[in-house]
Order: sequence, then structure tokens, then C-alpha cells
Amino acid sequence: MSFKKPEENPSCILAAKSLGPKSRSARSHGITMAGTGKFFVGGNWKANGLVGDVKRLVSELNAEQISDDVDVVVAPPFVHLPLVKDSLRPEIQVAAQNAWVGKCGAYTGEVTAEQLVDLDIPWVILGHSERRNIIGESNEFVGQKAEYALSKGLSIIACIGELLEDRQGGHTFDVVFAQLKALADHISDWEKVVVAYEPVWAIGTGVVASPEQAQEVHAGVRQWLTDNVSKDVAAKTRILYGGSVSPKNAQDLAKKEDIDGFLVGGASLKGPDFATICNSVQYKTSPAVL
Ligand SMILES: O=C(CO)COP(=O)(O)O
Repeated sequence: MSFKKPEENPSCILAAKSLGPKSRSARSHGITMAGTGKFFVGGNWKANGLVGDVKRLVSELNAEQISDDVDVVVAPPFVHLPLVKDSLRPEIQVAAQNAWVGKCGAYTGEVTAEQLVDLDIPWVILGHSERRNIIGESNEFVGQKAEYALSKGLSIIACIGELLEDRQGGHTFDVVFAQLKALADHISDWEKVVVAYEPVWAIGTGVVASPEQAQEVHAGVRQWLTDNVSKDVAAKTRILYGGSVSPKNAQDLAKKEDIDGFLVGGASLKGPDFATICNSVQYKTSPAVL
């Protein structure tokens, strides 16, 4: 595996259990396939970091060796986007954590897709569970946001995932498929879409999904895409896992055939930890030998 070596880059400014019988497993519909897209790791910084913290984190990331075999994207808070965009080495792309559903106008507190494009921000996270469950964004609203962001040329990381009560009630697939359908109803071209499966019970809790739990849902998501969009889209769409990913557990998760990368919260705030998670791509082997 080759690494991006910052010192060689002159443009660097700084150097449980499975779902069980109650669940509708998509595997029952047929054999799933592994994804064919490049491994992808996103760092969601959420509402963390003052200017000094962000400068430190950028300088850590600029100094880390990260495999060329992974697409790396970090999502700072809106206020830090220009700073991060201007000081982070260009191999690491930048995302916003949200975007408004439509064009610029009288929407106090919102930031639009046009404004992100104007700043050369190529990615946006949409439908994160904190926006769905704290702010109250509905499946339909997230779908509309996806459509608008894509229409303006942004690439999106579309988040889905069930609450603990959904999982305990055997409704995991009902919930994630409904979230997926609302997205798919608004997406005609999946080229610029990455899906992140983030079970809400695993986010920020330290309770990571087991590799088997995550694989089961990822396979279900891929099968849903096969059945409802196309086989080609199912194979090419990267499906990330998010929820308490750490340098310790990334390796075993990465080995699973339908886990195409991660969306990382807490551990993305430490450069070395985030780099280790990115480099878990080295454990990604062909599905045939897993
Ligand atoms: O919400 C997440 C990423 O979007 C995951 O957060 P943690 O990695 O802190 O659990």
C-alpha cells in the first residue's frame, strides 16, 4: 500500500447481537455483493473546536501518513470551513455538516448549497441522526435536501440509522429502508452519493455495532439498492459505518465485505486516531477470502 507522504507534497501548508428473526433481512431476497467503490472515511467534527483547536487538528492531519487507497473527507463546523479548506493538504477533502433545502434567501441561521459551492466545498453531510432526532428533520425533508444539494453539484454523505427502540422492536430494516426510500425518491444520479449507516444507539456511546451487526445492515442496504435502484448503483455506492468507530475496532469492521468505510465522530478529533482509522483500508481484502 502506498501512502500520501506530506513531506513529499509541496502544496502542504503545514506539514450485540444480530437482528434476529423479527427482522426482515434483505439477504432473504438473494445474494448480496460487495461494493466496488474506493474505501472512504469521513470525519464529522460536529460542533467541536475553537480556532486554536481546529488549527492544531489540521496540522496533525497534515503530518499524518494516510493511505492513497482511501478517500478522506473532514466536516468541520460551518464557521471553520474556509480555514480548514485553506490550510488542510489537498488530498483531504472538506465537507459541510448540513445545507439548506433550497436557494439563498430569508432563512435565518441556514447555509445554502450555493454558498458551499462558492467556497469550493465539494461535500455535505445530510440527514445526520442529530439533525433528524434533535432538530426534527423528516425523511422527506432530508430527501429534498439531497435533491437540491446534488442539483447544485455537491457530493453528499446521506446518513441513515435506527434508534435503539427501533432495533429492540425488530424494526431496523423498516426504519433504514424508509429513510433510503425517501432519499431514492429524490435522487436520479447516485454518482455523487455516499450512504452512511449510523445506528443511533452506537453514536457517541462507545457501544460500537459488532462487525456482524453492521455487515447485516450494510448488506441489507445494498440489496435494497439492487431491488429499488439498480444493480450497478448498489455495487458502486459506498456504504459507510458510523457509531463509536475507533482505532481499535476499525480493523475488524473494515474486513466486512459491505463496509466500504467509516463516518467517524469523536475519534476524528485526534489526527493520529483518525489516520489509523483511515489506514484500516489495509485490512480490506477481497470478499472471496473473508
Ligand atoms: O455521528 C457520528 C459520525 O457522524 C459518529 O460519532 P462517534 O464516532 O462519536 O460515535
